[in-house]
Amino acid sequence: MTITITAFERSPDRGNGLARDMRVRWALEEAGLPYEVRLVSFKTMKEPAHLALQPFGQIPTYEDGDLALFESGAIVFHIAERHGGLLPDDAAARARAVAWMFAALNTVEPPVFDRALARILERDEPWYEQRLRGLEDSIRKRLDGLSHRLGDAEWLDGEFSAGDLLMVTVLRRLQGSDLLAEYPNISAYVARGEARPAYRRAFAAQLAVFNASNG
Ligand SMILES: N[C@@H](CCC(=O)N[C@@H](CSCc1ccc([N+](=O)[O-])cc1)C(=O)NCC(=O)O)C(=O)O
Repeated sequence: MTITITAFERSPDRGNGLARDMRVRWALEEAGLPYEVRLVSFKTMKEPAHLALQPFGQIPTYEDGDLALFESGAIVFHIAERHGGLLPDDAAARARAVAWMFAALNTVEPPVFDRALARILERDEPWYEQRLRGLEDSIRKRLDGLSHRLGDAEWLDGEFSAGDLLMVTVLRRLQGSDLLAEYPNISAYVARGEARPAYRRAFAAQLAVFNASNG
């Protein structure tokens, strides 16, 4: 059966690979799995057929035969459980890699995403500067812990895993801010993720969609 995912028809991230289909594309490429992409408009995402796949009217979704999944972290985990290259075989190492998946989405991403949203939606509020400082302090607390744990290691816990994949996609949202530059080892870690051939294939594929929509 063909795997089909959904992605933005016209990505607001302008081909920068920040929309969450990118992490699913990357996981599929790491696993060497071919996939189709159904491009959806914002309007289509709120219609019954898409809501049946994604109750919050968002992308990405994942379909493979009778299975329909939503939630990018769960989709990455589903791919990683069934195919090599994303989770270790050793049970303890696998459990730690899954912990890093949760850490990426539950501990690091919330303040990072809140900052991104604030910069888009709250810039004109009188309290914006103070809120931004607070969000960036929260992010620094997370990056302090991550930087200390990562040290000079190549990946978070031995071999590259789905935990690194999710963490790198979360940290990329800080690119362009000074925050990542304050942590040279984290900046180098993100660059290592972006240098992976699977990442580059996934990035090129989502960029091609943006370029075609902007043609
Ligand atoms: N928790 C869900 C969240 C999915 C989600 O946030 N989807 C967003 C796109 S990725 C989030 C995103 C959006 C835009 C940018 N950007 O840079 O422009 C980056 C990331 C979406 O469909 N939004 C449309 C809607 O909610 O109506 C998951 O991980 O799958």
